[in-house]
Amino acid sequence: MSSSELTLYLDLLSQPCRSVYIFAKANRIPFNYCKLQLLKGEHLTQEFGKVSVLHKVPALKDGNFTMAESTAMLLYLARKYKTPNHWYPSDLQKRARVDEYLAWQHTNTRPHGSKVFWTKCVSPTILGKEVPSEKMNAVMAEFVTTMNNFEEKFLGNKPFIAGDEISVADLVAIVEIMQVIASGVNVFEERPKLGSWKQRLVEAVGEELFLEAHEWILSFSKQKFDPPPPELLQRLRSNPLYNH
Ligand SMILES: N[C@@H](CCC(=O)N[C@@H](CS)C(=O)NCC(=O)O)C(=O)O
Repeated sequence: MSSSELTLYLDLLSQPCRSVYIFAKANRIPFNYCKLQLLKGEHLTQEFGKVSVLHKVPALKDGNFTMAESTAMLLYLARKYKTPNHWYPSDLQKRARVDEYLAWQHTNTRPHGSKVFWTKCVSPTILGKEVPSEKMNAVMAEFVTTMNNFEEKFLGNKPFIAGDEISVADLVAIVEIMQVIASGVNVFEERPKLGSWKQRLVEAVGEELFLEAHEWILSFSKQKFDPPPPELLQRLRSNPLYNH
């Protein structure tokens, strides 16, 4: 660990953790990296509750200041470390494009991508509960609609969401899409525009960093997992996605 004041609590299994991790690393922001393993219930301890009463990752601690919510964290880090302007552009309308995507994704890419991961990975692998095919088809249909809207409305014919350069919106989008890739769905097949955007994004942050951040999630289907501890099991079962 470095002696930085900034600590990030992350599990790279988690999409929002990866966006914060990639952003911090790509911008050479020094931070203490506190790795928590969600699947071992390490986020449910009293100690972590002092950092995040929500018991969710990512969590950020900067001196005595703590915060949750990845999209707010990205903006906090961009402002605090005065990262290059393109990440959160000062231009009114470019910034509005970033804000627009960050607002939309909470009820679109985020839940619909997560549902694919839940139905194809979490439910069968961690909870031993296969998802009925009608439910799976409905989840996939929602995700396809989300990707159609993403391509048409947010990407259009631009290199990135805000225009010519990468912004935090692109990072927030790609980490959710990669979760679906990790679920065994080839999202980029038959979506060349989306595939080219991903390629530009990988080049912008650096391939090594992108792969490092996604290594764990992309190997999910090959992993063997211990049964979740009781407290975690209870929490997973109380997730609305469980009752399918
Ligand atoms: N909206 C939050 C979502 C945070 C979140 O849902 N984190 C998940 C991992 S992706 C988590 O910590 N889940 C553990 C739990 O709820 O038990 C953000 O963007 O930071």
